[in-house]
Amino acid sequence: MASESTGNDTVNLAVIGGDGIGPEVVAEGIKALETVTAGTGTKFHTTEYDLGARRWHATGETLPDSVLEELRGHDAILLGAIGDPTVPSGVLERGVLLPLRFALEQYVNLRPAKLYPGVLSPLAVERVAPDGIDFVVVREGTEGPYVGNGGSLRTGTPNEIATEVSVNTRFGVERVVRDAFTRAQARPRQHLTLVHKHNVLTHAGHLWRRTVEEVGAEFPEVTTAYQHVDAATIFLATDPGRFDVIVTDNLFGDIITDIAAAIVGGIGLAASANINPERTAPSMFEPVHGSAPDIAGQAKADPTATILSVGMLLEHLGRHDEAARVERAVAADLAARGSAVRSTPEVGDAIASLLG
Ligand SMILES: NC(=O)C1=CN([C@@H]2O[C@H](COP(=O)(O)OP(=O)(O)OC[C@H]3O[C@@H](n4cnc5c(N)ncnc54)[C@H](O)[C@@H]3O)[C@@H](O)[C@H]2O)C=CC1
Ligand SMILES: CC(C)CC(=O)C(=O)O
Ligand SMILES: [Mg+2]
Repeated sequence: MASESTGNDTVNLAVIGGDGIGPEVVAEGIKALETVTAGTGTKFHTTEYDLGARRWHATGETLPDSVLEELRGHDAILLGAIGDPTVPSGVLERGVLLPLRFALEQYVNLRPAKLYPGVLSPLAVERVAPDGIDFVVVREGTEGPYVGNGGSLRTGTPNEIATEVSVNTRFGVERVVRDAFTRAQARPRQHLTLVHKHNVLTHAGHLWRRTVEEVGAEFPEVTTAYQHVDAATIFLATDPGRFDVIVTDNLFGDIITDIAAAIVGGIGLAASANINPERTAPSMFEPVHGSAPDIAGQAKADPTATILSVGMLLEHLGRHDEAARVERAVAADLAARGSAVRSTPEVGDAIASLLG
């Protein structure tokens, strides 16, 4: 399953547009995919899955087992976003998005943060990162406080108690830490920062710290650093050049990757991959952003993050040349953007024309 696909073959891609701007940006991602792979002899066979608010309203279903099993049969998944204000908060996020990441063992949530030439950062970049901003967050994707371990006692009373327990297993922490070290070793700067809060979250934090120390012994070339997550937010805004690879848990990774997106030009540019490194199930590629209900249906969403996520998908499938072409086309479009306001399809068309 999910093996590398090159040559005259078929890649089976599951497409989940999802909610809000999800289908709008995914359409542009598919446009880029079809353009960059045209004439290569590989057919990208796409199957759309209706998951999200529409399905829930119509059937009460979130992620039926039968759909999950069908998704397992694909080489990769392209996702827009899940979550809608007409559905109680958490129903779709906990019922569709997280079960996909968990069930498909997508424990490496990879989120690059790269400032492309011509993109305006809110930071004075030449001062805070003279060599530019180029780091990657390896966010644990299957554990932490997102597993749903908790509950509410005396709900709705003045004595209500709610718990949300963060689950961190040695197995889960070690596998993502090893992945992060492997990525750091392959990068020129060979530097890894653990971000946590081990001064307060001592049980989980010490497990993460010990694991980084122990796994780090296998990677003597990689230098390591540690930041508490609150201080990490300072340095993301004042000295992002210090970061190369960041490894962190599911919640901290969620938060700091929105900051990371902001400093490299905005959430509309931030790509991500939910990777199952052992390829026992398909990996899933999606923008970092959500369904953006405030701009949904207005063709205002920037599809660049989704197109860059398609680049990550191609890279994962071993299609390095096409992945590099996608990134180059995005970089060329970003460099030429200026201040003109373009619609979602206009941005998608412009990037596709640079790929053709
Ligand atoms: N992976 C996923 O499916 C995610 C789902 N969500 C869900 O999405 C819904 C909305 O969440 P929010 O907290 O509002 O986060 P959001 O990321 O959807 O939006 C935050 C802000 O960024 C803007 N934005 C997002 N994507 C953009 C794009 N491509 N181009 C231009 N502007 C963009 C939005 O208009 C909004 O002002 C919620 O239901 C949330 O649970 C949130 C994050 C990730
Ligand atoms: C709904 C959340 C679990 C998704 C999110 O914000 C993210 O993965 O970045
Ligand atoms: Mg998020």
